[in-house]
Amino acid sequence: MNASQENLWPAPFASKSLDATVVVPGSKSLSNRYLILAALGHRPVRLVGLLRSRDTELMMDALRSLGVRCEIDEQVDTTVTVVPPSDGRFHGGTKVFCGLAGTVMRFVPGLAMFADGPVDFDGDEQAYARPMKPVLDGLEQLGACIEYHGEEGRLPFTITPPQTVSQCAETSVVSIDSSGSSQFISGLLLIGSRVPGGLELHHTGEKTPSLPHIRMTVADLHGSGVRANADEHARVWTVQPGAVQLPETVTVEPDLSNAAPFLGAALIAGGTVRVPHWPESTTQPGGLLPGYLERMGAEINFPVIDGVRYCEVTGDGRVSGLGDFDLTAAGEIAPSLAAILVFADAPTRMLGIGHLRGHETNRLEALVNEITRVGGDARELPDGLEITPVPAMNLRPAEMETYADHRMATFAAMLGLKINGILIKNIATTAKTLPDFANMWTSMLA
Ligand SMILES: O=C(O)C1=C[C@@H](OP(=O)(O)O)[C@@H](O)[C@H](O)C1
Ligand SMILES: C=C(OP(=O)(O)O)C(=O)O
Repeated sequence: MNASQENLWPAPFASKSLDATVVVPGSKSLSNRYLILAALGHRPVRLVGLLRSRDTELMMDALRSLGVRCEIDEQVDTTVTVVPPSDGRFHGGTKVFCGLAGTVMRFVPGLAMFADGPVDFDGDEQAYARPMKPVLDGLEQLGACIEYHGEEGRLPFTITPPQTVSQCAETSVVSIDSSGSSQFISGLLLIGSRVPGGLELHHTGEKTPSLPHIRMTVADLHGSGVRANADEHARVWTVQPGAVQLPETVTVEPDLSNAAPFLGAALIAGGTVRVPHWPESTTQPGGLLPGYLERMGAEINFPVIDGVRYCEVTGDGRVSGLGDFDLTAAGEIAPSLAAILVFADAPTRMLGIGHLRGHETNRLEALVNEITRVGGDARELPDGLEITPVPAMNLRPAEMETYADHRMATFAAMLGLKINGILIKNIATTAKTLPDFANMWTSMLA
């Protein structure tokens, strides 16, 4: 059998330094938040530049089954108009399929609180391993009834909403441990203003991963006219009761985390890669990426050409190891940074990312497996990953596993820039957030 019959994608090798501009589609995190917030409103909202990928299709299908219309523009398929149910009540007696999407499995259950009957939730079998309990405990504290059909605290489950969501004017106080994922907090905050009396959410855990993603949720609530407040030090978030309404048209920023493999390629292969429409300020954790790449030795510029702001990353093929490197804020980009650090001049311990064991796959274990597979040196730490560079001559090509994880696939492609002959299993798994990845990657190298 040849490579294509075995569903193996030959990762292109970088035989010369790069000079490329890569247009990255809309942010997954912003797209799926805007879809939820638009569904909670009372007037239609037009979303421009929406990501069209497996995770956003799953979100739109979930909303449709709850009675929300998501109308795709016939000319531009990244423009989508969301029309909430006319009486604001979601349809119950329905099923939601979450695939492997954290934003669907942790954000849509909140909507089921306001459905007119029970809602069944299921997902990919691999999603059964992802933690769900804190967000569902939170909904239970608000009066929902959760019935687990498999293991307690995991998919699949049914949410039966309270007959009437408590009408008392007192604020509902909810306590959960969100150290396993920031999405538990975000999922509850998104519906907080629909809770009569509002929501006071306490996070009881010691650590708060992906704080920028929680700040993104709060900022998007503000952008929907909701009064929300964060006391991050005390780990308490409050949302005032009131209407949710995004503006008539909302434009989605490019996905800065999905820019990471491309911009990181400039460090690995040398040369320059630019991503246009880089926002001046952003709530995306990917906004931290240029600073991280600079610490690894890249030159970073933000030129404005014909009114468009670019992030431009230039590398000379050398990568600085970072020693102890706290990545609590942006664990999502750990696989991309790990690929760069395999080629560094000194070890790096990426810390604060123990919760990556509950991502699409156990990413810490997967990264150790795949770095070891090509002859590199990595080991799991209780709260992260240590990567120790090895001489380039020790690195060898291999058939890389991707674990149905889009970021493990792009990680393997990054290694392939400098390890000639890497074959990647199931590159199509990048469809979770970047369906055109293989073409984009090949064009970057052309
Ligand atoms: O809220 C979001 O949009 C996300 C939050 C983060 O989740 P964790 O806090 O579980 O890492 C991130 O990794 C994920 O890709 C998207
Ligand atoms: C962790 C991720 O996704 P999810 O939204 O499914 O949690 C990710 O995209 O890196």
